[in-house]
Amino acid sequence: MAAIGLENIRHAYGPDPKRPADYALKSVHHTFEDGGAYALLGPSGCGKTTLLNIMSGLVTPSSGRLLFDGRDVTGLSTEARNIAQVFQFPVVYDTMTVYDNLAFPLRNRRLPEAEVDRRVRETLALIDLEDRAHRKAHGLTADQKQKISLGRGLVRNDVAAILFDEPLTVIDPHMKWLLRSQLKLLHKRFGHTMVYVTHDQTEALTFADTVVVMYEGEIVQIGTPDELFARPKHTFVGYFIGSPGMNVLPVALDGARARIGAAEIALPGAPGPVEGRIELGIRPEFVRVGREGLPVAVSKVEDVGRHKVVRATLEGRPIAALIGEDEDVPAEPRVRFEPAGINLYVDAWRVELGS
Ligand SMILES: Nc1ncnc2c1ncn2[C@@H]1O[C@H](COP(=O)(O)OP(=O)(O)OP(=O)(O)O)[C@@H](O)[C@H]1O
Repeated sequence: MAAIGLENIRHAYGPDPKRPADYALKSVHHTFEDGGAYALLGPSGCGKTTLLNIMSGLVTPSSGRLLFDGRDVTGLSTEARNIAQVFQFPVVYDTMTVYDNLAFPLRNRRLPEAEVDRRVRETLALIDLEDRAHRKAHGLTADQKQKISLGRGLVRNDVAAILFDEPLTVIDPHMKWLLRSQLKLLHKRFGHTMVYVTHDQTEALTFADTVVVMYEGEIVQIGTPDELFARPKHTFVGYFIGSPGMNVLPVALDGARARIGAAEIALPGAPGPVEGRIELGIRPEFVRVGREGLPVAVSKVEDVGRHKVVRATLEGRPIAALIGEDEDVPAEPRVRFEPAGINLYVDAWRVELGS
């Protein structure tokens, strides 16, 4: 296992990059600690796979260095880095049995056959393919094949890190949940450094202790699921995490007050001097709907099970709020913002509010 250091990594696929938009990765500087379980979360095209492939050695960065436990591995091949990588789609040897597919990376490293057998059996149990061990991989379903790929990533215990690139895409939803829980258990048991790429917040938040959120080729926030929820550092993190995402409203500031049209909202404190595009962020969980506060026009109430989502407009801007399953929206609805849930953003980045 190793800590993986990314030192000012930039990457452009095209020749002669000039503008920031020419880079798939703009500037990434971060260390994945030894033994950590990380998710790399972000929308399609934000650079997650590029970053993963730079760590495994499939892509050489345009600039910057990659360090494993402080040692520069930027110029080393994938094999020399000793990384296991599981891709979105199965990579298996069709003509080999399931057992031999799993044994292959171990026999390659000349492990004694008894050790190979022990590890392969353990892995077969983990991926629930014991009854198919001696079947050829050819003829298995896509999700069974993907389980073999996962197994091949997990069968070795000497790897520097295990990297997963949306590995559960082809797995059916129930099995997805099971495999994710097993990965988490496995991480607890063996403490591998694991990095798991996904665009699905549920997957990221249930798998990882630390979530690295990416947006347009940059890391915008690193934190625990709770931190990302409570204090999104960037408005993108606010929208992307949570269901529905954070409300982001353009406001004008007057000391510790924010104005949106004719409505005035008391902030928990005043920011320092600010210049730029100012927005107030508040999660639907912190917007109270009742008879007091700012008048809103409600357009829809969606019953989503544990609570209802109220869709409304405040001064012409869309806003979402949550109410209890048994609550109703009053005839002349108004909203109040819980001060603890108010965040202020300047040019999309969060600023602290003084008290
Ligand atoms: N081989 C390539 N050649 C040229 N451009 C590429 C190549 N691979 C990726 N890109 C571009 O680099 C950017 C980042 O892509 P990347 O695949 O890393 O993102 P991602 O977050 O993993 O997205 P997805 O979930 O869709 O795979 C995108 O604009 C993509 O079009």
